[in-house]
Amino acid sequence: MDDPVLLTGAGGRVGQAILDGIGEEYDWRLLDREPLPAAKVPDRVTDADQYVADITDERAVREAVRGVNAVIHLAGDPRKTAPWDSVLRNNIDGTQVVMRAAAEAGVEKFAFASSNHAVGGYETDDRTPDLYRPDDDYRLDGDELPRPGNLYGVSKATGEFLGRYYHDETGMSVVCVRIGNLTKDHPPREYERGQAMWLSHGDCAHLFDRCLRADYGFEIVYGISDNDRKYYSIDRAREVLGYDPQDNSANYTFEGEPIAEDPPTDEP
Ligand SMILES: NC(=O)C1=CN([C@@H]2O[C@H](COP(=O)(O)OP(=O)(O)OC[C@H]3O[C@@H](n4cnc5c(N)ncnc54)[C@H](O)[C@@H]3O)[C@@H](O)[C@H]2O)C=CC1
Ligand SMILES: O=C1O[C@H](COP(=O)(O)O)[C@@H](O)[C@H](O)[C@H]1O
Repeated sequence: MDDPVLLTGAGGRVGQAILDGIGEEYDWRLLDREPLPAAKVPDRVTDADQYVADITDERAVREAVRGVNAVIHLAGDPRKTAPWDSVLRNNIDGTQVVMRAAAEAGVEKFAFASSNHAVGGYETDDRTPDLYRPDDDYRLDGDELPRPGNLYGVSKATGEFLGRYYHDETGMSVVCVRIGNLTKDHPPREYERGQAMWLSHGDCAHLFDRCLRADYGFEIVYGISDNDRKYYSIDRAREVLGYDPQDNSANYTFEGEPIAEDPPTDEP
């Protein structure tokens, strides 16, 4: 891709997983309200391509999206316990500012970091903990209505609705990725829910790469690795985006240690 890609929330966990994986493949503009230390910035990104700004600052955001072909929007409050004033400002108002600026600037593709918590309410007492286990066949596929389990989830569902609105109003391609649980090197330790929705760093970078390269209109997909334990379908991400995850929490013990492959033997 020749035109720049704007990455908001670049200094955070998801932003760094993306830059670790595909940091050399795009001309990035990085936006975060915190200045990024050099170690978090890919070599080719100049100071001029780094924006220290709050996403609720309309002028700064308009400047950052000018001339950009695609946006990956991650900036926000990621806490499931975040209070209303924070999600209202950072996740709802901030997302509206970034999406509107992108649509008005003629951005072609917009990937929005939604969350498993937009549908946390489906994890009812009668479904859990079976839901988190490999032999349970209950699946959410992205066609279901949001069912948030907390105010953070409400803010993510609202971001999805904003995406729907701006796609319908302006034709901007919008994909909402309901990210599961991103951890580096191994799945969340001793946590069934987390292992069912694990997203490895490599699969995260690949998934957002596909969001930048694929053709779509408006989509909601689940962002998890190809875990044996899962209650989110990744079929839509495979079909529409060409997502081809390589990791699976079943290749690790419950404690998060890799399960050694059987050594090759000489026996026939
Ligand atoms: N880490 C995970 O497993 C998951 C993350 N997500 C979503 O992905 C996104 C990124 O999450 P993480 O990287 O884990 O969070 P993080 O807290 O590590 O990173 C967020 C980044 O955004 C910046 N930021 C926050 N509010 C901002 C604002 N108003 N203006 C400008 N910059 C702002 C922060 O300085 C930080 O660098 C969030 O929207 C989160 O809700 C969704 C599901 C799971
Ligand atoms: O949206 C998010 O979800 C993940 C997983 O949720 P959890 O309740 O199982 O921890 C969370 O780790 C992340 O911080 C959050 O942004």
